[in-house]
Order: sequence, then structure tokens, then C-alpha cells
Amino acid sequence: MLRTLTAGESHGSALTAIVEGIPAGVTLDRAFIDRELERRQGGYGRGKRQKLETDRIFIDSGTFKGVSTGAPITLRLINNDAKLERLSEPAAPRGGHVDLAGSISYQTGIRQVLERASARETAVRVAAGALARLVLREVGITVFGYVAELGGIAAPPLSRDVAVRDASPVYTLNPEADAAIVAAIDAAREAGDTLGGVVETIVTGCPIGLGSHVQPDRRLDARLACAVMGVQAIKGVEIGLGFEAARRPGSKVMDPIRYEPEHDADDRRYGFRRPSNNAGGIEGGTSNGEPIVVRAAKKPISTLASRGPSINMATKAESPATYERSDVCAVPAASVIVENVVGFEIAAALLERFDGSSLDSLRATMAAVHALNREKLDHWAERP
Ligand SMILES: Cc1cc2nc3c(=O)[nH]c(=O)nc-3n(C[C@H](O)[C@H](O)[C@H](O)COP(=O)(O)O)c2cc1C
Ligand SMILES: C=C(O[C@@H]1CC(C(=O)O)=C[C@@H](OP(=O)(O)O)[C@H]1O)C(=O)O
Repeated sequence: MLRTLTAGESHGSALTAIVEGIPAGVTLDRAFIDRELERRQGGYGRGKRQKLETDRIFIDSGTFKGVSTGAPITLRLINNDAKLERLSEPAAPRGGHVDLAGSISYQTGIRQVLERASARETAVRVAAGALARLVLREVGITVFGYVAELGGIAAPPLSRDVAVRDASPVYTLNPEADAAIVAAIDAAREAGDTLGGVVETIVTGCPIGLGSHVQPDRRLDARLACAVMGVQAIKGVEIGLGFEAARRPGSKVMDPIRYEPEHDADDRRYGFRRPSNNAGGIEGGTSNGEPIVVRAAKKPISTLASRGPSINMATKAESPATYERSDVCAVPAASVIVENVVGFEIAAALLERFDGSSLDSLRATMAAVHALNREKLDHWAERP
């Protein structure tokens, strides 16, 4: 079982994640994890904080000579801007943040809850996801994320071919759309406003059979939605066609099934091909071998330089919401975060389906189940 817990405050000394369930025998490629951390720090529209932080991973346990042992792996990131004890209490809670509800719920000041609620935490969650993706990489599963839309401006659709190359920059590849998006972010900043957007993640190479139809909490789509909604500021998740499916007749939603014998021997789908992928790679909570497509809506940043209306908590008088500094747009970062939390969840489902005590046994059990599936398909008529 692959699981993780994170700890740490935005301006505390460090962020930590303990990841349990990474198979023994995985080369812990720090450069890959650091690259994901660097991608998360990038993207147009970020505030001053990213200039202060240089996220590099420390691996404190679960490794011997750079290779995983099967024991829990501790991931740690240092906060350069560690000034928690020197920070003041915000006078007026910011709408769209945990400030009001959290400080009432936990009976603390606003500072205590906002420090943990901050999306700074996503840095170490990306590290955990990137670590899990090292396992996926070993068995030919790739995860790719990009910005589909920002501030209402559609980025040009990436072709599946580009998507699976897993080597693209943080967001759109079209200079015209980039220019329009950059201009929109600049205009929002000028106006003291902020922008949100839509990000998409595509997973390729998944074997048939991750997740299950038998219980709601084992459905792969439910698990992915939970993981993605767990990212700060994500307000909607779609799998495949998502909400668009509700607007179409069934004949325009259901993906036909074809059999192409020439592919039977050489792939994880046993020759079954779907000319469309409206289901986004998951049917009945189970991966069907097609690319898994997850989209997420990120709301615009709630902290406004123009300071939205709020209340001074001590006097209850009207007061503009507290403002120190903030991102104007973090959609490109959200794309990297969603990509990595999806990667983590896919790895978790994979390691439940197959034996994940070591990389060798993961490979061996994947191959054994594949061979068994093929044999059973060849003798379909004998099924009970
Ligand atoms: C990468 C990233 C960066 C963020 N940066 C900021 C920020 O600078 N200022 C801000 O007010 N909110 C920021 N947010 C959003 C808040 O963390 C989030 O809205 C807040 O914790 C409340 O949670 P909720 O929106 O999920 O309800 C960011 C979110 C992400 C994913
Ligand atoms: C630190 C990060 O994002 C932070 C997320 C965040 C929030 O409220 O979520 C608020 C800002 O914090 P600060 O006020 O310290 O600048 C962002 O910079 C990060 O992504 O690494």
C-alpha cells in the first residue's frame, strides 16, 4: 500500500512528507524530483516568494546507496523564507481562505491556520508524487500535465503525441496564446486582481484493471477526484468528457469497442481499441487501457492586492482584507501539482493491484497477470 502524510507550515523551517510503500529497488532519481519541484516554482504570474525559495529535495530515510529499501522514505524541503515566529496576526480574514472558518474551528489565531492551509505544502506533495512516478517510469507509465485554459483564454489543444512525450515546458506551446495569456496576467496584476484556469493531466501506459467497480472508494475515478480536489484552490474535477457528457446523447458519449488482432500480441490492451476516449480511460471505476484524462478547475487567487471587503476581528468594524504579498496567477504551478498528485494516486492503485514489495516483484506480477489475462482471453468460452 502506497500512502503519504505531509507536515510543515508555509513559513516554518521545513516541509516534510513520509512516503510508505515505494517498492525496494527503485533508483531514487533526485534530479527527476528536483525537476518537478523547479517546474512547480515556475510559470508566469507568481509572486515574490518563488524568488526566495530554491526547492531541492533531501531524502532522509528509506534509501541505501541511492536505491529504495522498501522502508518509509522521508522527503524534506527547506523553507528559505522561514520567519513563522516573526509574522504578525492578520487583522481581517481574507475571503476564499481558511482564515475565518479555520480560526473559529481550531480556536486559534488566523496565522496558525493559514500557515498550514497555504499551498506552499504542495511543494512536498509534488516531491511525493514525483517519487511515486519513479515507480511508474520503471513500468512504462507516463504522466503529463499542461495548462488547457487560463483566465478564460483557451490554450491550443495539445496533440496526444506531444502530450505523451512528457518533456514539455510548464504551459502552452503556442506563442500567440502565450502572449495573450501573459497580457491577461499583466492586466490582472495592474488591476489588483487575479486569474484562475483549467489544467489537464494525461496518463498513458496504464494496464487494464487499476481501481475497481466493487466499492465506491476503490473506484479509480473517485480516488483521482479526491486526490485532485485535495489540492488547494481546485474547485472542479472532470474525467474524460466530464461535464460535457451531460450535454450529449449517449451515442455521442459511449466509446465504441473494436478488436484489432494485429495489436493483440504486443500491448497492454490485448488488441482492444477505442476510436474515441470520452470515458477518459476509466469505465466502471476501472482503468481500461486508454489514456487516463483528468481535468481540474483552479479558482483565481483569493488574496487581492485591491483588498476585498472584510471585518476587523477585534472590533467587528468593516475593514479591507489583510494583504501582504501574493501570487497573481498560479495555474501553471497547479498543472504541475495536479500532474504529480495524479501520478501518486495511479502508483498507489498500481501497487495495490500488483505486488509492490520490490520493483522486480512488481514487474513479475504485472507480467504474470498479463500472461494470465491473455490465456483467459484465448479460452473465453470456458469462463463460468
Ligand atoms: C500553487 C498555488 C499557489 C497559491 N498561491 C496563493 C497565493 O499566493 N495567495 C493566495 O491567496 N492563495 C494562493 N493559493 C490558493 C490558496 O492556497 C487556497 O485558495 C486557500 O488555501 C484556500 O483553499 P481553497 O481555495 O481550496 O478553499 C495558491 C494555490 C496554489 C495551488
Ligand atoms: C510559497 C508558495 O506559495 C504560497 C502559497 C500561498 C497560499 O496562500 O496558498 C501564499 C503565498 O505565500 P507567501 O505569502 O509566503 O508568498 C504563496 O507564495 C509556494 O507555492 O511555494
